[in-house]
Amino acid sequence: MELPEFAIEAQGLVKTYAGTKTTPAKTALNGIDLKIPRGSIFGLLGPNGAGKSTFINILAGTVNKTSGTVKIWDRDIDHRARDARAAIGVVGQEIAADVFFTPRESMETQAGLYGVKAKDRHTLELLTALGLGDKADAYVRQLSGGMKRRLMVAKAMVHNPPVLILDEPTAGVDVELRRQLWNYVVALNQKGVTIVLTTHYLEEAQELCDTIAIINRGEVVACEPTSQLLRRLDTRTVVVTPRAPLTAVPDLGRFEGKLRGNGDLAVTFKTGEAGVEAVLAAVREAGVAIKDLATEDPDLEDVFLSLTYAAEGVDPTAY
Ligand SMILES: Nc1ncnc2c1ncn2[C@@H]1O[C@H](COP(=O)(O)OP(=O)(O)OP(=O)(O)O)[C@@H](O)[C@H]1O
Repeated sequence: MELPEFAIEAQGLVKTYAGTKTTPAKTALNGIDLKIPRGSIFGLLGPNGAGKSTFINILAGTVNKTSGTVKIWDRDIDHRARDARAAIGVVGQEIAADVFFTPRESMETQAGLYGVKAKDRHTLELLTALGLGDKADAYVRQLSGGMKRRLMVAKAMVHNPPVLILDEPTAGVDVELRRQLWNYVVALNQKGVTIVLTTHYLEEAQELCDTIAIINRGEVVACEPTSQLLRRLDTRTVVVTPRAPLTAVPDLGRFEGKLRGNGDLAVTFKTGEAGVEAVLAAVREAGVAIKDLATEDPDLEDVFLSLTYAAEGVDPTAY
């Protein structure tokens, strides 16, 4: 069987939530085009309210799109809804656990819902992979929040889908458990499962995801390999603390300086075009006596801010 090039393809995807008597209609997705390569760990980033959950809920089938097309594993969600849904496992944002079941029962029920035959079920294997093997027969209400979340991941995998979608999976999960969860996700990916996740932990996205899309106000503002996204900001910033407070930004010739709130002078330059030495020379030449200095490298947070604010026409350094 030929495998699709893209695990998920969305084209011109629009979602407008209907208004009520007191609230106006809200366009949460405003024409999203996204191609998620098969085999990737794909990060969906964006500020609160950007539309990430709406996108995921459309894939999961819990929200109806307004227009546009979506294919999951090459199956159109309008024309082959059942097949499309069979290709994904979705772990939602809310902890949804049935407190009257044990994890084993909960998994078996889920497998039943997906029509997985008894001989094809791997309940204990999945629970063990998520560190819940010894809790298989405990009541779900006795599990910690982190355990419940891992149970949700195990449940999402009962039908062995080729695509696993995680909406803010580590919100409220402590560092140790987060690591465990990611180890499992990476291991799944190495077995060929495409992973799509939304996260607010930008560092985590940077570390885990090979491709990142940034959504802001229902639009994709960037979608590229993580390394390329980081290269977009091939900049460094030299932060100079002057001996005497500056009242205005000095003329630094080809460099542009900005005054920070604490009186430091920050000079950002392209690493391909200049070096720290050249910046310092310009600062000295401008008559600024240097008391202290530091350098800052950009991280995804900077890329994220500059792209999302650029889309709004706001200078990110103004914040
Ligand atoms: N059922 C709904 N009815 C009306 N508006 C909604 C509904 N669900 C979401 N919205 C609005 O749509 C926009 C996008 O919401 P969405 O939850 O998709 O964003 P998000 O990027 O997932 O945010 P978060 O990171 O906070 O989860 C927001 O303005 C939100 O208020």
